[in-house]
Amino acid sequence: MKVFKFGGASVQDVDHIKHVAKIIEQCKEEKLLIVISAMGKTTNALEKVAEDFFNGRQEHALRLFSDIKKQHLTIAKYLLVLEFNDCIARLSDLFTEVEWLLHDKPVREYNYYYDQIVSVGELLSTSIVSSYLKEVKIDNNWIDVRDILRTDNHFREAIVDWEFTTNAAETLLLPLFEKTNLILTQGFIGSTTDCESTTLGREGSDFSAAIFANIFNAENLTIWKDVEGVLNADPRIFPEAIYLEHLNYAEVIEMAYYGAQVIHPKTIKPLQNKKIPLLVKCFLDTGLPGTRIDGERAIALPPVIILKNNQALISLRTLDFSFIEDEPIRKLYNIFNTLKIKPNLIQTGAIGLQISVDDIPAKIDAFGQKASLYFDVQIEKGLNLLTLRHYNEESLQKHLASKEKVLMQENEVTVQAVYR
Ligand SMILES: Nc1ncnc2c1ncn2[C@@H]1O[C@H](COP(=O)(O)OP(=O)(O)O)[C@@H](O)[C@H]1O
Ligand SMILES: N[C@@H](CC(=O)OP(=O)(O)O)C(=O)O
Repeated sequence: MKVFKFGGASVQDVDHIKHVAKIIEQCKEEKLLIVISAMGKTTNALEKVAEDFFNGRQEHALRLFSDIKKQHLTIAKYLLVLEFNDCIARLSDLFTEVEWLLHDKPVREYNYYYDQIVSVGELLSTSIVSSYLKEVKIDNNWIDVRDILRTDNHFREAIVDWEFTTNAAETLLLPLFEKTNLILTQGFIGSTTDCESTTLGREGSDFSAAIFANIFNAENLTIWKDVEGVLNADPRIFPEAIYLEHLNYAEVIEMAYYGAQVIHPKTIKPLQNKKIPLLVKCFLDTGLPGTRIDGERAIALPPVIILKNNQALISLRTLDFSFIEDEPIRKLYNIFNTLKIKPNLIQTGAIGLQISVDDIPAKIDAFGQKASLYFDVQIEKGLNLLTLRHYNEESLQKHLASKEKVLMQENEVTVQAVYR
């Protein structure tokens, strides 16, 4: 069995969905589990609906949601004839669920509402793709992943309950493969024991696909992208980026951890644990070999460049001049854990330390308040964090020499610099 994952970019409009169907058609003799994300930028649009709803702008939230409805209905109209009515019935049920919620007043925390609203994106996209596959006579079974993928109730960053999910996948999904070769389901979303929708963190569909690949010991997982494969940098920022034919799991997990947006950081572990190869293939040209990621040693790599903008540099100094040892570090990590802040770079000194983190204003404000009980806190915003792996003199010169650096760290393989 194989697992395919199509991201939002691959199902963004009518033509792209037709193209997805062509790719699936070529593989329809094999058992395939297909994981799909919300169309194009739907998740961003749904985030705005959630924000408006929670902040009391109900009318505006409903208007924005109505635009999302229209986009999906238009795509369904262009794609479907015979399957149109069934599909519209399913979409309408999903729309109604969200609209009911939007007519209420928020009484729970923001992250709960975020997940109830944002999760509909994947349910809508998979409903349309499933109907279109049926329309072109590709038999498939649409599954609501919330019946299978169980999580805790950490809304927006839910943690997967592997035991429940494995059991549900084996008992509910596997038997379906006796009737059809294709099962189609949603990435990114899951549900709690109380049947509340959850999400796994932005861009989490890659992780969903890896979870199923792990559970079913898949032959491989293919993530279809709008690029040739994995490149040594984001081609939108570095147009001279080079295509990489092969990478090992360790390299990709490092790249993703440092912020390369090509694969979700949690994707690799479930694959590495079962030695399942990950193929990143070009959606637009299926003849291209793509990038293979596995446990084999990688050949020498060119410098890999990862740029993260919008960094806040937090400088802390103990109030009583005590050393940065057990107690202050423990306090600091407690605050990080409570606020779910992930430090991107830390440098310690005798009585102070500097930390570069993603600038999410609500989190930074809360951090400042909590940390100022123990530390003198200074925060500088609007910075960039550049990571260079497998660096050489030329890449250091090219990417960092002219930058106004405020913090820099270096080891044999990696250089990281925060600059203005
Ligand atoms: N190292 C990299 N290699 C390839 N693509 C990258 C890399 N870093 C960032 N990207 C960007 O990731 C984009 C694909 O990701 P995304 O738009 O999230 O796709 P999807 O919606 O399919 O998940 C590419 O178009 C490319 O610009
Ligand atoms: N739709 C979700 C999940 C996801 O993984 O999307 P994509 O595969 O398009 O990155 C998001 O945008 O975060």
